[in-house]
Amino acid sequence: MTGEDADDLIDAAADETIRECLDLAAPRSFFLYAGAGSGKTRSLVQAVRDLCERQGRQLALTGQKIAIITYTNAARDEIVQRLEFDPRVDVSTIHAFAWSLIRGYDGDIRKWLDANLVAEIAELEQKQAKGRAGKAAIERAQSIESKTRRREGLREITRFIYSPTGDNRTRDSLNHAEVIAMTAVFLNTKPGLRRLLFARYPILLIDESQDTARRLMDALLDVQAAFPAQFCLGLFGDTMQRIYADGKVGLAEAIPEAWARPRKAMNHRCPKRVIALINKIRADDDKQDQQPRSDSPEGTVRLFLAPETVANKRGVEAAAATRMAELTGDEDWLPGRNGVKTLALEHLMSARRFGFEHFFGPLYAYEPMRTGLLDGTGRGLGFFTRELLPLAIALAAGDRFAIAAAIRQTSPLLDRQRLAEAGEKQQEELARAKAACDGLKSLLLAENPPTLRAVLRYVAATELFVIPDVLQPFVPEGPTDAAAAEPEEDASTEAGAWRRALDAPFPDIEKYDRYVRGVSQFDTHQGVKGREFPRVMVVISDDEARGFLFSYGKLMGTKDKTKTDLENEAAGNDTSIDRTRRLFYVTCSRAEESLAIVYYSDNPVLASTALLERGWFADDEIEVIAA
Ligand SMILES: Nc1ncnc2c1ncn2[C@@H]1O[C@H](COP(=O)(O)OP(=O)(O)OP(=O)(O)O)[C@@H](O)[C@H]1O
Repeated sequence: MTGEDADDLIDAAADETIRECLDLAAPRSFFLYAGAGSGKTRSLVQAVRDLCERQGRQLALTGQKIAIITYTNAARDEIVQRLEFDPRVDVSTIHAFAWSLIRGYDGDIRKWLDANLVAEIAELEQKQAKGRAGKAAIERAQSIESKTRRREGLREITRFIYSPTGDNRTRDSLNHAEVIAMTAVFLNTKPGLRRLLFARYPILLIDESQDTARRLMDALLDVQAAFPAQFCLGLFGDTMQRIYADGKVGLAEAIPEAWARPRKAMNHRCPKRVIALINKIRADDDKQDQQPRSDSPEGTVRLFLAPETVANKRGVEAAAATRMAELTGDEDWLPGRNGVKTLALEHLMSARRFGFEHFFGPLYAYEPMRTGLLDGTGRGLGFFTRELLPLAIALAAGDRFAIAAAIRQTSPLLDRQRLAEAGEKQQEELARAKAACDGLKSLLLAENPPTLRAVLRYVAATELFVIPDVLQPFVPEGPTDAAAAEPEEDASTEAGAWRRALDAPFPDIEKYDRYVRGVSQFDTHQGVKGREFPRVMVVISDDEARGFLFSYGKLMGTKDKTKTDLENEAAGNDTSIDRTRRLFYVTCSRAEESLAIVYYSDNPVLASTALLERGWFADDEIEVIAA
């Protein structure tokens, strides 16, 4: 950002307050209250840099560190880089941080797991006694059996393991929820662990604290309350951006009086028109108004309404994007330019729009695979994304250097030992590798793209790459094909999920890979927290939102509140309208230049009237796109 004016420094006081709080000799905890784009992450990095400059020597001498907890691995990497890999700072996600505290407490972990499994089994048995026979009963019985088996095996585990980024499916591993729950309990009950926490980290800063697992947040608040002079907790966040059910409701109200509460009022990211809109969205919540930078552009906002029943939604979104290009004069809005970030409510909707649903859908439906599927680490995925895809891209480009690079690393055909053993036949082996690549190229570039199953079989037959265990069953022709499978089994097992996913055409892989790396033009409403993009298209729809605890109709005023909403509202509980408002605030506030909202409504005319009345959009900012 350029053209800084005196007005743009109105938030300097907040940074000064944080600076005063971060003092190893006299620490004071704080809660930074600031809206979207106000530079919370920037304040955090600056404060830590400044502390390291002032008191870094003391940290180095005592071996103590500053801990920073981020919400995602990507955010962690970003902060680590911005702090130039400073060894006096430990940056980690909440899961990695929690595990670093409790790993090695194997006796306590075993005891906790045992008690937890007993409670879970008792609850399931109670449900089983009351429930009717059927699919749910069968699943419950399986669950009781597997939990009982796990409990019986606990004694034999000497060392529990856990990976914050993995699937944790071995017998001795803990799952994500267990690690968080255990850390909270241990912090509450083990004075030694509390002391270890602040002896190691006298200062703990949490980014996106509104979404930090509530039990752990409560435990950390307790430690701070008990040791205010030894342990400084610094919370960065925005309660209006709490979008995960796990975050602590009422975090702002739970902050003790003695804490500092610096505030930031400027939005450095969005143009004026977007800031005016997000201020309006926020007005029904905590009424925190933001102001734009003096050099911020006016920006453009449009709401495109289309009937929910429209058949060609991609067509509607393309028309909206074309119209945005016309309105803003920014050709990067044009479809096909990849310049727009389109935000759907949920991953499957993104997969459908971006065109990799065939591959993604079945694997996503298999619950235990979800985390691995979304971060690209799940079993069997690397075979397609890290081995085959780079080779396919190199083959399509005819780039001999890249082809060699893609197979040199892992292909058994170019294995050093194998080549050495081939002796005089080395040339033959190399010719085999070349023939395998040529064959793959013809297969991939055929008029009809091959299925993943066909590619898998080709790779197995030519030994181009090693087939991972999870995909081995699908190599032989015949009985493992989708048509031969029991539909019942398909939905609920890893093999069933893969069996269907392998029917997908190969081009799905590139789209899936771009999606999980966050470089495609699609993402979910939740997936973009903390990020920013020049052109944003938010796609909302009541139909698609059903079952996700959101309701755009109620937020926009086209649907009545239900009895439960009214009861929740009266009791001061979170309602579906509150949740939707926060999600809408997060998505709209990602826009750096222009923002299009495409709203599929049951009643576009009513939606238009209701929104005009609310004053969120001007008359000429609402356009109806016919089917
Ligand atoms: N003081 C500043 N001067 C200039 N640019 C700034 C300043 N503070 C933040 N920015 C820029 O504004 C944008 C938003 O900053 P940042 O992502 O840190 O905000 P945030 O409060 O974490 O946002 P959010 O809560 O919406 O994720 C970034 O592009 C950042 O570089």
